[in-house]
Amino acid sequence: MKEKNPWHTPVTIIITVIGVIAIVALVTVAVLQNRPLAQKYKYGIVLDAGSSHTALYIYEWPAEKDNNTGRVEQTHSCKVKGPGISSYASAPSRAGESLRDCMQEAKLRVPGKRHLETPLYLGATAGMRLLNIENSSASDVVFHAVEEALQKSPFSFQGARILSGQEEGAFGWVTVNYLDDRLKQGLETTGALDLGGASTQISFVSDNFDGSESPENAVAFRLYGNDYNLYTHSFLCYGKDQALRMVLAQQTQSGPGTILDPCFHPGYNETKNYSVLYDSPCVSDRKPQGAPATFTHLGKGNFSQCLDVVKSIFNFTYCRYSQCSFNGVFQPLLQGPFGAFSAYYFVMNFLNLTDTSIPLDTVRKKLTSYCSTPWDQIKQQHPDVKVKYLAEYCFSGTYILTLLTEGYNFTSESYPNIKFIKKIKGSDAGWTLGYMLNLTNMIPAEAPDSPPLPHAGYVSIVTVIAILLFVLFILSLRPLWPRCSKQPQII
Ligand SMILES: O=P(O)(O)OP(=O)(O)OP(=O)(O)OC[C@H]1O[C@@H](n2cnc3c(O)ncnc32)[C@H](O)[C@@H]1O
Ligand SMILES: [Ca+2]
Repeated sequence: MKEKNPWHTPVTIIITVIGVIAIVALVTVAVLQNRPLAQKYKYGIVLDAGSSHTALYIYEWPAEKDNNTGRVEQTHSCKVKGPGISSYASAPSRAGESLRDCMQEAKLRVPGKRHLETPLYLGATAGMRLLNIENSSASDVVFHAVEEALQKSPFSFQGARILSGQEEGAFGWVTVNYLDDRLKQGLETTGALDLGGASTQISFVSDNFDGSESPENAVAFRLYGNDYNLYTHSFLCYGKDQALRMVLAQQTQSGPGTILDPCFHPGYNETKNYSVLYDSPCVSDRKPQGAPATFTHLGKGNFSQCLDVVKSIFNFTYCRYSQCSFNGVFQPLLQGPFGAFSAYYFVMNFLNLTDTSIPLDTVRKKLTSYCSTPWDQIKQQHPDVKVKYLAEYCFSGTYILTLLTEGYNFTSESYPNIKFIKKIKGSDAGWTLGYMLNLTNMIPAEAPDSPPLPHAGYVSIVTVIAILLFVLFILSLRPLWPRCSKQPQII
């Protein structure tokens, strides 16, 4: 007679089937319950109301990971047509209207069902700081007009305000280091150099700076469990447009009818208005008395003379601290890598000078040759570049070099630590992202707890444990197993 296999008894078959079903059910529940959900995003909008123009930035991050770092990205940017809002002091309603097209774009880019919960911020920088100094009621009226326009948007408008220079510098630093993932990982940070139209900022962490020597330059942060003592300073009037005004003011002190400017190309010839040139608190107190209405601005194209006149807008003679950058402003020893953005990038990129391994002497030689190139030839070579920018690159390049080396004390050794950048991982370098991260509390002071296991690890462990339990269960039923059918034979 054929012997019956003990595993083929009804009891063991039922146990096995139930066991397999239980394992499959357990693993399925584990997988489904912990499956990464289809991504839903949240949005935030920041309007950067700069001195030269306004730009709108849309940021997006996974909805369920608000404060879990490194995930906020810029999805869209829109450049507002026309000048910065501070230029609308005499026609404020147009400041509000100017934002319409970009706000319309934002409505299309942010999913409709998220509109109501999407925060919208407007931050103004040095253009409005200057207007506020010059005529505070005019700046109030401009703010009122833009607020009125933004309140009509479907987004959750959180207000319009002027950022302090300190905030502008510090948030630029946060942006750069957040995008580089340096904060979360507690890595050495990157300094931030921002050159705007009306002000310029320098921000970095230096070991020999604790804020005690110059508290007004100190910003303390605790981010992801790390403490940072940031040094930051904003130089009002040292953005490239206001610096150019100061350089022109330097050359028109006596109210001449013509100036021969070494920072403009030979053959450059424009008639400019004295009252327009001096219409800024950066130069208004120097307006020459009895000057004619206009002056003829002629180019001479001489880099070394341009350096001299640019240097003359900096004061290097007094310093009541252990060390200074310029104008008596404290600055600790430069430390670490630096990211230089906005006009630093626009200008150095145009001049093919973003490679900082090029020795400073070569940079000077290139500028010497560029500045001396006739204006006609420059225009011919760059028919697509805005003439205003084109006319000013010689000045701007000279100014940047002077600001970095004479102003901030970068040397041949430390100059290669600077990287001229526009974007980091698809997001623009600038203060806006840092500003939004701060206002939405998206960077926690302490390091967030991360799940102990990744999803795949979790599923594998649940599966293995389930199988082990099943085997253990089967083994525990051993006493019930049918006896071996092979009986000892009795002879
Ligand atoms: O920070 P503030 O001082 O308020 O000014 P802003 O925010 O308007 O300043 P930007 O960084 O946008 O621009 C800095 C300067 O660079 C100029 N600029 C913008 N695009 C440029 C380009 O392609 N080439 C040269 N200059 C450019 C612009 O007109 C400003 O004078
Ligand atoms: Ca700016």
